[in-house]
Amino acid sequence: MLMLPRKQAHLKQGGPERHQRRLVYVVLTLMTGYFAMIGSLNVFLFHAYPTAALDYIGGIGSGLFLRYFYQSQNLRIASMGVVAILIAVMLVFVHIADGRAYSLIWITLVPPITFFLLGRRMGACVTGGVFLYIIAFVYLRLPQWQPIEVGLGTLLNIIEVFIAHLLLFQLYERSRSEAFAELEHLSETDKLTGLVNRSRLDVILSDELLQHERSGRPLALILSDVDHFKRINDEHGHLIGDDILKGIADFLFAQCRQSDTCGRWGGEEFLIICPDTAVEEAIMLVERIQQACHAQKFINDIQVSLSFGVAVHTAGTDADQLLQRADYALYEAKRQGRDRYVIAQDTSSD
Ligand SMILES: Nc1nc2c(ncn2[C@@H]2O[C@H](COP(=O)(O)OP(=O)(O)OP(=O)(O)O)[C@@H](O)[C@H]2O)c(=O)[nH]1
Repeated sequence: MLMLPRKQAHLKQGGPERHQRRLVYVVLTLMTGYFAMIGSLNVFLFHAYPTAALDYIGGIGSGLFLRYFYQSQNLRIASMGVVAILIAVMLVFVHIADGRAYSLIWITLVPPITFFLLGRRMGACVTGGVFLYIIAFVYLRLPQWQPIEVGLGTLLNIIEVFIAHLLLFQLYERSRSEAFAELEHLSETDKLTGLVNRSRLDVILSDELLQHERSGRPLALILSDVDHFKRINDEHGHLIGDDILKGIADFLFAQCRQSDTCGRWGGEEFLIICPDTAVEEAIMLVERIQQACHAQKFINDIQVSLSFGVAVHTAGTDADQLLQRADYALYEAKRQGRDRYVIAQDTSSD
């Protein structure tokens, strides 16, 4: 059977900034390690000392920025630092190598990194500037360039740039899917209580009904409303009212089974969807909640009582009809004096 979440797992929040922070850490760490490694290769393998010096400068610059970012947490400055170091090192490399083909391909890393870190507008300006410079450089130098031999160095550079693009793409994809999951989580979660919200409850209920229509197993809905909540707000203030609602949400959530879904239906109303639950089991659950609620004290030792409307799914009943029956039963529980439950009559055969 499909297990659906009763309460949304809390995702780390912080929006795109969290991803950018991670990207700055990753890029700076990679750049520090990468420049150190390539610098050493250039010294010991290729004996290309000016290029090695440039790599070491890039490595030290990246390391210093990494330390600065770790201590200050200033994302904007660190992002600009990453982009500045990257562009400076690449342009100097292009000049040292005098534009040989493999040095130019490093420039392709400028757009993804600047767009990630500086945003669309700034990314476009910086990328545009760098590309204009490179176009002018190539235009002016092209007549003097001789054909080059494709050697080990060229191949290594092409592979390195390719790997860097793959890593960047992966990072971007992960950030994007995490941001999407965060948005999805926010759109399904009630901000005050952390329970699933009404629109998510609607989806879960429809899914569960589909499953139960097929399997023929029972399904119960328990709609609960806090009694005289207005009075609590009036006597203790809206903020305490909010805290009590959070307490009630946690309390109800703790009372439910793993397979149940407990969500905030709206205001001071909560909905519990209980799969594989016949009316007797739903009654047992409601009585247990009621008993526990009588013994429960919320913030400032405030006690509350709850009224319940219980409806059990019968063949041919859709989500709206089931909810309507639970709502009507809840209304009856209120009408009969509150702090009680009423079982909805099965009207499907009427
Ligand atoms: N603090 C707080 N109050 C809320 C929230 N949502 C709804 N309420 C309050 O809940 C109260 C509901 O009042 P009523 O619908 O009159 O119901 P009641 O006072 O609980 O009375 P009965 O339901 O008839 O027992 C209103 O005062 C709303 O302002 C919320 O998110 N926070």
